[in-house]
Amino acid sequence: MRKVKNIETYKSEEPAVVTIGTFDGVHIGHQKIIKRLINTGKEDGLKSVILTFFPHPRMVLQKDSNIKLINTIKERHDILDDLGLDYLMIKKFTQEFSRISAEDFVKDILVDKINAKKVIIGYDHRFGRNRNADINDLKVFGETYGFEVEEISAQDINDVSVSSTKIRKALEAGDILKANAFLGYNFMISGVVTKGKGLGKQLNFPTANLKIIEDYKIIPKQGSYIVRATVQGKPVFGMMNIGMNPTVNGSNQTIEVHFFDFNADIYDDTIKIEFLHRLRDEEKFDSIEALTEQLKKDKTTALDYISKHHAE
Ligand SMILES: Cc1cc2nc3c(=O)[nH]c(=O)nc-3n(C[C@H](O)[C@H](O)[C@H](O)COP(=O)(O)O)c2cc1C
Ligand SMILES: Nc1ncnc2c1ncn2[C@@H]1O[C@H](COP(=O)(O)OP(=O)(O)O)[C@@H](O)[C@H]1O
Repeated sequence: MRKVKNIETYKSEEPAVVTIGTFDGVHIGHQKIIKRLINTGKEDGLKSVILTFFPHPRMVLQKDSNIKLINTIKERHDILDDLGLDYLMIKKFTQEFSRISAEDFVKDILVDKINAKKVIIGYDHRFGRNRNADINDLKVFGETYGFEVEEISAQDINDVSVSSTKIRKALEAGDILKANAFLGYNFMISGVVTKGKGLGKQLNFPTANLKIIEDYKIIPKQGSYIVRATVQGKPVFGMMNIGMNPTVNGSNQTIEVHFFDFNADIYDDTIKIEFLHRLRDEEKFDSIEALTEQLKKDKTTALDYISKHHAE
């Protein structure tokens, strides 16, 4: 898959089939549309293209909305790449861009830059300044500028009763199983391993502290989770805690993972953690010993779950 970050200076010679959207999560509903896009491309000899906007329009137009996204732009890129898309075009979303008319958007971007011959779009898609154009307007523009419009019907969309909002709510409630079922893959977070207080090793539970760079990334509900990752090229399972570490009177939220059967210094590594299951809420224990006892129990619960659900 090719990524085009600077659409301003881009011009495609190859005819394309395009869909437009944020696709946050790239969930099973999105995947259905993307597969249709890719198949149409193959059948009609067109490059499959997703035109997406970044930052998210709501980050730009309602600066205080504090929107959290299921995927970082990098994660979204990797998932789309795996699906077999030809091009991911990222249009920088700005105040200025939000004011361009629907027709200028169609002509300048869809036609002149992307060379669209077909546009696949949801029946309720709206676009252009104040979102004032709809699919019927797009069909009229198609006649003028020489592209076809294929509509994704309400039924097609409602058949998959999944939405990015439902997934965000499930994550905020700690319901990983529901989020993963809607996503069609395991929810993940990526970050850099940083130094903590060095207490983990003393407890015999070293924990890699994860720092997440993207402030817009959604973090699931605080608590403990069973996780999986690839660390230094090796698949590993582990248990993660997201919380305030009340037992040691912590003052900031930390995200920490203890990996099973693993022993290496991974400071400064970037790791991607997949969530498999929620273990429990975070608790304040009376002593470090009581916390360690609980961690031992968590490990037993996690290993039992892993052997039942993820046996090799
Ligand atoms: C699976 C898991 C569950 C945890 N649960 C709790 C908890 O319920 N309460 C708590 O205060 N700390 C909990 N911790 C966090 C420990 O307090 C933390 O790992 C310890 O303070 C080490 O911190 P350090 O990495 O800064 O040395 C948990 C850690 C892990 C890996
Ligand atoms: N099984 C393991 N799981 C997680 N980290 C480990 C493991 N074994 C070694 N480490 C290393 O130890 C560090 C965590 O040790 P810890 O004493 O908790 O220190 P810190 O407080 O700096 O996180 C990790 O960042 C990693 O580099």
